[in-house]
Amino acid sequence: MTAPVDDHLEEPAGDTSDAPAREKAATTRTSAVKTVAGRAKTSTAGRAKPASGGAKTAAKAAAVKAEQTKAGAAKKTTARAAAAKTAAVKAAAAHNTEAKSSTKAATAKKTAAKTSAAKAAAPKNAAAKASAAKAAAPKKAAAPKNAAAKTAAAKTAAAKAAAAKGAAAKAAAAKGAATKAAKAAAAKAAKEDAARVEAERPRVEVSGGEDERRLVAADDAAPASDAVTAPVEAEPVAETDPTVEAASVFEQEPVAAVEPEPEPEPIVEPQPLAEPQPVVEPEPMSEPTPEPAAVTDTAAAAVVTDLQASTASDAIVVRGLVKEFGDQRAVNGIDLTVSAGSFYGIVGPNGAGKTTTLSILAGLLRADAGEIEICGIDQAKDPLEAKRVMGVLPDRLRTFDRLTGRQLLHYYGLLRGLPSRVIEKRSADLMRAFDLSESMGRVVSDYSAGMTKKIMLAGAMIHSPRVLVLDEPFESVDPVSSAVILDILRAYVAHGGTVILSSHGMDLIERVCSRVAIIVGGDVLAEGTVEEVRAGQTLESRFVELSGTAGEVEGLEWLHTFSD
Ligand SMILES: Nc1ncnc2c1ncn2[C@@H]1O[C@H](COP(=O)(O)OP(=O)(O)OP(=O)(O)O)[C@@H](O)[C@H]1O
Repeated sequence: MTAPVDDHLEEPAGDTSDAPAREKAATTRTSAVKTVAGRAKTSTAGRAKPASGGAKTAAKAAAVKAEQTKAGAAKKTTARAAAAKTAAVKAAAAHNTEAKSSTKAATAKKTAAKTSAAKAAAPKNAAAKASAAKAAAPKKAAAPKNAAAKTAAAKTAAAKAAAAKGAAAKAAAAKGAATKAAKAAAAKAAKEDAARVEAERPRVEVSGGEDERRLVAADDAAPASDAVTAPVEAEPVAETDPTVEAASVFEQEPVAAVEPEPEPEPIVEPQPLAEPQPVVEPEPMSEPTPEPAAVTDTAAAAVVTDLQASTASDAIVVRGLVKEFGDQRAVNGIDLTVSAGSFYGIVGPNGAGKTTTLSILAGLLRADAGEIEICGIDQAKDPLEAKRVMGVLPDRLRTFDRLTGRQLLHYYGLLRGLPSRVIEKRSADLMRAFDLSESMGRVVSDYSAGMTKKIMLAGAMIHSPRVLVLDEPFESVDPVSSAVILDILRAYVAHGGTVILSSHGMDLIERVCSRVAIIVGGDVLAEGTVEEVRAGQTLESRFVELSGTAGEVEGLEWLHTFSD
């Protein structure tokens, strides 16, 4: 999986984690200011719209009165009268009450010259209140359109004109002061919030290199869009469990990136071969959810795609494969042929060249010589296409282990071009099959070796590849999970999939593989059906016979002396 992972990591943007925090804070402050401004506008519009001529002027007058009411305690009496007449004034009064109740009201008073706008903008925690007021105020202000007009129409035109003129001047002055004060307050609050959000931002860093950190930087950037639309709700994020939060963040971000238009379901199934019929995805979302009790069969059926359509008789063909590491010749001209729809096992002592061979097959290592075909695709000529048809479980379990299991699977699915809905469905199936459902929200670095093996195996399967290249898939895996994995692989092979795996478990190889190769010192010493290779012995006996690497047990007498 190394290569495709690296490919993908070129895409995420650089570290923008600071920017969204500031943007969020600024948006929050701006939202507060807008709330107040909007409220003033609503009050005015509520009166002006239904009126014409005198009534319109009267509406303005009423609006101004409302502003005056909000602006100063000296106008309280007038404000009360206006509030009694118009619902818009009620809204303003309600806002005043809220603003006063704020713990930051004192600061607002100093900087905003007692204007309601400044009161709303200055309080550091006014975002939530402003949001609530924003929701409430329009409702209150919208209703009194007619009431305001009627009230105003009852007055004489001259009185209205005079009142409007005077009030307009006051309102303009008040508005200017309010705007200025509000901006200053908002800027200050934004600065403070940016610092606070940055301090509280959950750290979800990935160890292991710059590329991995870039991945997480992209994840961190995800909340930015949320903050723009829902700045108030974004606040509690920093107080939640970073792991859990990271999961949700991750879930949201790729959906937005990959499926900008959620309606059409662009199932981008890998179509590795031109000639065979395409992989048929059996309506993943409509599949019945398997019961946990019947996990083995149903889960296997759920994650295995019917590959009978494959027409390639040989899924893997290797000719004259050579790989040297300095003076060490790890692979010495190996030939292998693996039929489609078969289980092929590679066994050999430590250092025999199994991992090197499988790594070259998977496209993770470049051979010094030799030819490889995967499902008829020349790996040298079309390496990406060859990789596309494979799922790989590499030997060393290096992965993005700071992601949760759910995130990791989602990431694997995205790398393979799967739509988010399909990924979610398959992830759930795989996690259930591998008994990892309870651990989906935990970071992979906290997994045991066996759990890590299983999550990576799930990742290798998620795109229902034609070929699975598995390096020691059962190592560290408990017997129950091994049995489940075996069932899944058997069903996969029965439906036309091909598995090539290495293992030190001779019993297992003997039970499940149709063909086996014994590799020693980079050479294939025996190859054929299991019956042919074991030649009347157990596979283990034959292995020991061919490998001839019985360790020297003499000379270790000192171990029995217990020197403490
Ligand atoms: N990156 C490397 N650099 C140098 N030598 C290497 C490298 N990778 C493998 N080798 C050598 O190549 C030989 C084959 O190693 P490989 O990992 O393929 O063996 P293996 O059969 O998978 O062993 P094991 O069963 O222990 O996993 C060994 O001698 C090993 O030391």
